[in-house]
Amino acid sequence: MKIGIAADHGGYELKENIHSYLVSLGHEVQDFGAFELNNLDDYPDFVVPLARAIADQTVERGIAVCGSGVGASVAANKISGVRAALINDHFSAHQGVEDDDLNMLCLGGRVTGSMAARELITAFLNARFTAEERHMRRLGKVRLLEHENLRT
Ligand SMILES: O=P(O)(O)OC[C@H]1O[C@@H](O)[C@H](O)[C@@H]1O
Repeated sequence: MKIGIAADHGGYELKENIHSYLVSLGHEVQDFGAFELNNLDDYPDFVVPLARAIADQTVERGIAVCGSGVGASVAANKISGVRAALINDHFSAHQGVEDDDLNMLCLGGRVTGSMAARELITAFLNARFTAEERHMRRLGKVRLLEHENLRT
């Protein structure tokens, strides 16, 4: 799978660890930065380019890390076609994909350790959207909101 990753300073160290893990699993990884630790950098500068790549389908899934994962998910969800969530538990890591077609996993570099992050990532990447009718219906309503936002 082609996977994009991004982080600010709060997630930089975990992103580097995740990068190695994804490569070891045989995935193709596109890193959207940060490429060095700079405590003054801003998560939208890295997370939004990753989100745009997901929306453009140049990467299949994304993993974004900031200090808590909150800022990353807030920024990513501004991009139409991106369904990002801060995930801290195994159930949500796969159920978010199966039911809600989650395409960006957000993690907190100051919250989640590297081994726990790897387990969450494995659950996220192994999961597939079920496309059951009720989920399609709900996502259709979400997509209408994206179109509404384009008009404003
Ligand atoms: O290092 P500082 O700037 O205090 O905090 C940055 C973090 O605070 C939140 O916006 C994000 O989680 C970001 O990673």
